[in-house]
Amino acid sequence: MRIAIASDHAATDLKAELRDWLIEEGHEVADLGTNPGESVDYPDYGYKLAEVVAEGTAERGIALCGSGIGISIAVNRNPDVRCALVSEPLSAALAREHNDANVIAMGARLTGGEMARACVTAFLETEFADSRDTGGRHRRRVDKLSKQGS
Ligand SMILES: O=C(CO)[C@H](O)[C@H](O)[C@H](O)COP(=O)(O)O
Repeated sequence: MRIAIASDHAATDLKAELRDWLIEEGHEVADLGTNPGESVDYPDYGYKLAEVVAEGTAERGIALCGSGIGISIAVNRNPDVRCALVSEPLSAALAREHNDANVIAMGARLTGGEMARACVTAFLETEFADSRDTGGRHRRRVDKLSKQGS
């Protein structure tokens, strides 16, 4: 899968860990920064990641900052992207199954590497429930999100 990953300065170590692991797993990973060494502003990286996912260059995105909160807010400013802030795999799976999330956000100061990998695995492996017999309710709700944002 084509995956974009971005972080502020608080999450460069977790970003590198997830990036290297995803490449080992056979994914195509675009690392949008930041690199270690300087304090940066999470909106700059959240907006860049959202743009890459919205235009389809990446199918999924992973957004990281200290808590995951700031960058998730930034990503969700883009109406074509649905970003879920997660800290355990069930939420990551539900974000896909019910919300068709195309980005997850996590906080490197709160979530360890092993838990972050479990979240990413659930995020990548779970399908949107639109493809099953749900009477279309999840699709209807997700479509309403797009309308409100545009
Ligand atoms: O946006 C955040 C909090 O909502 C992130 O955790 C940031 O990474 C954090 O604010 C950065 O803080 P710092 O003191 O500048 O390292």
